[in-house]
Amino acid sequence: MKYGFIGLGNMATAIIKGMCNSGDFQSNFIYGYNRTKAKTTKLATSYGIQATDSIEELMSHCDVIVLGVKPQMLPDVLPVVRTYLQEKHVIVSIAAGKNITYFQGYLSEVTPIIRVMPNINALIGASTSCYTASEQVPNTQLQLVTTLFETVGTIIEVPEHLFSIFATIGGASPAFTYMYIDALARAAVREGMPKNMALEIAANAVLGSAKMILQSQEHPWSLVDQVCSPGGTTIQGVSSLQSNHFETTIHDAVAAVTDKDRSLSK
Ligand SMILES: NC(=O)C1=CN([C@@H]2O[C@H](COP(=O)(O)OP(=O)(O)OC[C@H]3O[C@@H](n4cnc5c(N)ncnc54)[C@H](O)[C@@H]3O)[C@@H](O)[C@H]2O)C=CC1
Ligand SMILES: O=C(O)[C@@H]1CCC=N1
Repeated sequence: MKYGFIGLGNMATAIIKGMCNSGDFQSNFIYGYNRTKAKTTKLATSYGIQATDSIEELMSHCDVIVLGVKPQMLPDVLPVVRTYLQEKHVIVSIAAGKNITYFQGYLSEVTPIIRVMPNINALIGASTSCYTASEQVPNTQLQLVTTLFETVGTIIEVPEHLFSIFATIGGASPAFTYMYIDALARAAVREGMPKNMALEIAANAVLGSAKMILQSQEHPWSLVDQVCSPGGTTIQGVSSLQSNHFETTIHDAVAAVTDKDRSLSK
C-alpha cells in the first residue's frame, strides 16, 4: 500500500515524520507533492520519501491520497484529483470545516472519503485524532487509514455532526495548551526562574495533570479541591482565575474556533 500526500505543510509534515519515526512505514512507500518544490525536496532528503512533480504522478503511484492543503486551496486541487481518480484510491481529508458531502460534490458520490482531524502533536506520535467515513469506504481501507493515524497517536470515530467541536478541542487546543504552558513559565520568569527551567516544570506539571484526569477517574473539580489546602496558597490562585473569567474565556475561545470551522462548510 502506498500513501501520497498533496500539500506538505505543518500538518502533513508532522504526520509523515510521525509515520517514518514510528518504524511501521517504509519511507519509500510514502509519496509527497507540494506546490513549492523545496518542501518536497526537504522531506525527501531528510526522511527518504518519494518526491513527485505533480498530482498526476503522485496519484498514479499511490492508493491512499491524503489532502494536506488548506481548506481554501481545495477548489484548486480537487478538480485535478478528480481527473486522475482510479478505483484503487481512497481519499483522506484532514481539512478543517469541509464535510464529506463537499468532497463528494467535487469527486463523486461513490468515491471512498475519510475525514480525519489530527493535531500537530502527530510529530511526536501524540496526536489526538478522530475520523468519519463515507458509506463507500471498505473496511480494509478504513483499517489502513486508522492504522496510519494510530502510528502518530490515538484515533477514535466521531459522528460528522461533532467534527467541528472535535476540531476545536482535539485539533486546535494544542495551541491553547502551548499558550498556557508558556504563560505559566513566563510568570515564573517574573519571579526570577530561568525560562528553560520554568518551561520544563510547567510542561511536566501539565503532562502529569492530564495523566491524572485520564487515570484517576475523578472529577476535575474533586482534584482541584485536593490541591487547595484550607486557608492555603492554591485557593488564592483558583479564586483569582475565577474572578478573571477563566472558564468563560476558554468557552469564548472554543466557540470562536468552532464557529469558524462551521463557517467553512458553507
Ligand atoms: N496545523 C494544524 O495543527 C492542523 C491542520 N489541519 C488541517 O491541515 C491542513 C493543512 O494545514 P497546515 O499544514 O497547517 O497548512 P500549511 O499552510 O502549513 O500547509 C499547506 C501546504 O499546502 C501547499 N499547497 C498549497 N496549495 C497547493 C497545491 N495547489 N498543491 C500542492 N500543495 C499546495 C503549501 O505550499 C503548503 O506547504 C488544513 O486543511 C488544516 O485545516 C488539521 C489539523 C491540525
Ligand atoms: O487552524 C487551523 O485551521 C487548523 C485546523 C485545526 C488546527 N489547525
